[in-house]
Amino acid sequence: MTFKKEPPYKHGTVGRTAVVLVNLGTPDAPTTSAVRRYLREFLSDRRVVEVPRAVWWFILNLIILPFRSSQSAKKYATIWTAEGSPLKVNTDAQAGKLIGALEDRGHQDLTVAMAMRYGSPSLPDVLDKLKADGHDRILVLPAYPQYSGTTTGSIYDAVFKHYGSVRNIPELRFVRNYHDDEGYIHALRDSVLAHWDQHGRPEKLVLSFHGVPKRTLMLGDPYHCECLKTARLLATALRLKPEQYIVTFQSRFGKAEWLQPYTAPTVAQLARDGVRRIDVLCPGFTSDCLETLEEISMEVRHDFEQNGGREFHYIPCLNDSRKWISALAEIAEHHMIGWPTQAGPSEHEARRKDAEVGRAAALARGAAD
Ligand SMILES: C=CC1=C(C)c2cc3[nH]c(cc4nc(cc5[nH]c(cc1n2)c(C)c5CCC(=O)O)C(CCC(=O)O)=C4C)c(C)c3C=C
Ligand SMILES: [Fe+2]
Ligand SMILES: [Fe+2]
Repeated sequence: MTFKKEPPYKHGTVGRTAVVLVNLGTPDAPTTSAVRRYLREFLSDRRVVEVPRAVWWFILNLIILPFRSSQSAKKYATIWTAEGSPLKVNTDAQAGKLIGALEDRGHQDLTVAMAMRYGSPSLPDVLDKLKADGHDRILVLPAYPQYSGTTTGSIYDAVFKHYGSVRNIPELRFVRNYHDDEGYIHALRDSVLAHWDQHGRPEKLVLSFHGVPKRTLMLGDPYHCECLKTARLLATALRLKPEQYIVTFQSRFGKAEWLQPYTAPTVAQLARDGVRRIDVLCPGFTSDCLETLEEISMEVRHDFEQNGGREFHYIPCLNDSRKWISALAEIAEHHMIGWPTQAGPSEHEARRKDAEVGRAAALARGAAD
């Protein structure tokens, strides 16, 4: 095992703190080749697809990549913006505002970076850069409120793997989930209420979460339970009766059973049952992306209208809304307790030197005893 080269350790080096906001990742362009590259990396992750590797290699390379890459590229093209993929644009904006919110809370000596689990900017590149810039405390903050082995677990894997080849590893902390965080729930509530103030209320609010294979629930993944808890807390915050909302799961991939009920057929059935207006919110996605802007706001909207539904409202994700950024700052702050993020570097140095003098004096006293 060889470790990456790093400069010799210098006495008195003052470490810095960084928060890394990590999202799933997205292709670099809405083209078949870029989507293929992205899907290859994403779908080769054994956290995402739990099929024996040799079997999966054939399915991925002979069936999925040749067909899905071009289909997905067409979908990405419908949501692409002048600045790039919405997922990256939104996550970037969140990171940019998070640093401001943390500074406002007194954390002046802090860096906030954004990274992607798949694609760019890659997590290893961002972690390398933070190390090169002198950060020795890293808080990993996944962009997923609900823990799933397929998402949060995979980010943990990538961080552990990265530091497996580093000699001088920073102090690491990880946010695991915030599905029941008060700030997160209130940010969701306020976003729904703002929509209703402007557009009136629906007959039913559909809370659509990204799905996962059902067997992961049976095998101990808490994701399903955390989604249901988020939904329950949000419904309570909105004072909704059980018949006024429904929880569904979207984006099923492959033939196996995923968490049910599935979003698209449920929405079609609601329309056939005579529900005239639904609003759809995707609380598990903190940034708008392909799965919300195309799958929900285009495909599922179409399904609802084709089946007789009259009014379909898509309520956008939290993105970089003020309330959400301030909740995110609070979540980060909570996980950095005890880390020196408030003083300027010169004060750090003074504190560290004081501590060193104190330790030396204590050692000298010990030697004299
Ligand atoms: C293959 C299985 C998949 C699992 C399991 C899965 C879980 C999962 N995904 C998200 C969040 C996002 N997924 C996104 C896109 C996406 N997801 C899958 C497959 C699985 N996801 C694929 C193949 C794709 C790519 C698009 C496509 O070809 O359909 C995205 C959007 C990315 C973007 O670029 O906009 C997000 C976000 C969660 C939260 C989750 C489990 C909890
Ligand atoms: Fe996904
Ligand atoms: Fe999808």
